[in-house]
Amino acid sequence: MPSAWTGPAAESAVEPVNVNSSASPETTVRSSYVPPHLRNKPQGAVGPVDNHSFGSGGGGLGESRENLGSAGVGNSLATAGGAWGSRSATASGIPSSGPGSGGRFSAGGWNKGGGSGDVRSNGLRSGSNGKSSWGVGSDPDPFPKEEPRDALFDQENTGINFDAYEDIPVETSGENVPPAVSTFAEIDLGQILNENIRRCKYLKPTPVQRHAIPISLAGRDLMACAQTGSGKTAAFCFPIIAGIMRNSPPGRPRGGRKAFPLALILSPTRELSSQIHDEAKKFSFQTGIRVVVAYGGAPIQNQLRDLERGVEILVATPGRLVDLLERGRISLSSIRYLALDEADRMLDMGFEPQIRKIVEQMDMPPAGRRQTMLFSATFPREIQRLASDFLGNYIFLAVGRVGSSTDLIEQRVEYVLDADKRSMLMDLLHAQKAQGTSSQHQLSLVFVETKRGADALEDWLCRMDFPATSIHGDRTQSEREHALRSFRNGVTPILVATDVAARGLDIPHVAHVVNFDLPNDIDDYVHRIGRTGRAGKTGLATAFFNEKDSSLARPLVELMQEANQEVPGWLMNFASRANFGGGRNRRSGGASRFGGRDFRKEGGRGGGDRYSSERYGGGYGNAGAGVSSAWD
Ligand SMILES: Nc1ncnc2c1ncn2[C@@H]1O[C@H](COP(=O)(O)OP(=O)(O)OP(=O)(O)O)[C@@H](O)[C@H]1O
Repeated sequence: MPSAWTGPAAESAVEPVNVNSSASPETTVRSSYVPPHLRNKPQGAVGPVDNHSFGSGGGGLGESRENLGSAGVGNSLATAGGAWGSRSATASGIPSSGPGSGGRFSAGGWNKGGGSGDVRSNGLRSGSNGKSSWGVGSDPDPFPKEEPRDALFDQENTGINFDAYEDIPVETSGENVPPAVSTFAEIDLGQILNENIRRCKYLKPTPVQRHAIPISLAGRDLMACAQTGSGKTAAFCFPIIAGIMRNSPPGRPRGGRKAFPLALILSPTRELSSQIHDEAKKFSFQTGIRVVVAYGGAPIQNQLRDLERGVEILVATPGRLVDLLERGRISLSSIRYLALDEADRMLDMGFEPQIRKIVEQMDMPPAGRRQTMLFSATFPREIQRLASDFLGNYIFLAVGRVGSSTDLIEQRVEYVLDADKRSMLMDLLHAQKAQGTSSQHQLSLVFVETKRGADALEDWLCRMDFPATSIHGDRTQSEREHALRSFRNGVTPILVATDVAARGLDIPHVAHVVNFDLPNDIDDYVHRIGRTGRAGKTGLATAFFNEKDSSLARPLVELMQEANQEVPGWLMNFASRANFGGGRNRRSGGASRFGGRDFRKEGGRGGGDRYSSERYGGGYGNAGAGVSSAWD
């Protein structure tokens, strides 16, 4: 049975194919073949020359760019067989809509992937005497079944290279900063939460957790900037859960038509809200705390019923939350904890009005009478300034270098003309496949700029027998969920995505992120590559760069240098030629190298610059110009 890797696509590794373009016929002898993406290299280009043998494919991605939208995600933990093993391809396994399908490959034959996100309704021993005042024991078990729990969490959390985090620079600023901790045992999180942390196989806190948890437990407001994949979700969930457990108010309204959550966690996409919901349910298992999620694209009646059963922690996207507030089904008057994940995205130009409405114009207690926590991997200075409106006397925490997961992600940049991008991608996917083993699925996430571009590339990959699917903002929620599930469990180990998948998604085994089209904004690049190299694991990110990306050259070079990456000479040339007079990618630090430092400390150029020799930060100047809301 032909496999994707031994069928036509693989054959092209020996005999170049001419796909959708006018690939020249001289590409028949492997040893003398000059791959198309190298033929037009600019003078001075010194990128590595591979002995590729693919014909070129048409680019054809000229549509309007897609802004960050929303997407529903099934977040079941999945097990999968060999994603790169033999398979039987079918182009009709999954129903499609629009020009590209929601997934072209059926599970049959490709691998034995299958989500295992079912919940158990019993079977865990309780966290003993840490019983909450409103009762425990009825929560469904959020930990996946099938495998013994320890084995499953070993699978996800072994191999975490915590040593990689040991010498990550960390800086805090603000008054009376509570000291960091080294172990979970040093923090008074309560017995049940500690037991759930053990169940999650979190052996010790990540750097952001070491600092952020004691700060939040001390009741302080916090603006935290820490690398992608470094455990920020737990960093804000643990103090919220511990705080509610400690101070649960007796007689809190429950069971009526109006819900009175104690904590609100806002995130920009459905998929991220869904993921945070799943995580928060694990952390609060058997605490008696109810975690409810509300986002658009899902039936509101179900969410209303869920809210009526009571809610302590509400995870929501802003659009659906405003809807629920306007229907009078939620009151924010009891909110004691407000967390904004991907806070810079939440407060950028397109989305800030909704956040202001929720935080300032409804019945939420003001700053000072609630605790506010803002988290992101990137924090441009102007967004910090905006965000300070929502905070009391807060602490600023910066962990790690600018935005990325430091050296854990190997970043490569290739000079590739648009017309050659497909053949280059094919090379990379074959290389990826060659490195994988049949027992281990290696996922590749390919970012493109437009929805039509995503459709077109998925379509082409499928025609070339690559097991690909795609996700973007024009897909229905069920299509998105299906695509992500299929990617997560390795049935279609290649996902073509727009920026809907750029932030927050925590998908194990994403080995390679390809920026087929580079984003306009270096912050978006940081978040995109952060889908690999998570939780101390290593990853690879490859970007296709050409003249159209010139404005990104300089911040990209700076980012790569700060992460100890090898920067190609031709990219340095682009960077030195780039007009950098205040365009979109001007770093918010201005003359300073570090845009993510506490803007309160910046008293002018060079003045009192205690950060000047530090390496971390986490943001470049861009407030999301041109972003329009695609929220739920
Ligand atoms: N202390 C810990 N020990 C082991 N694994 C952890 C720990 N904390 C978090 N993780 C795991 O690390 C992964 C990344 O965590 P998380 O998704 O919270 O990262 P993040 O910082 O929010 O990333 P992003 O910026 O991309 O949203 C998750 O799979 C999570 O379960």
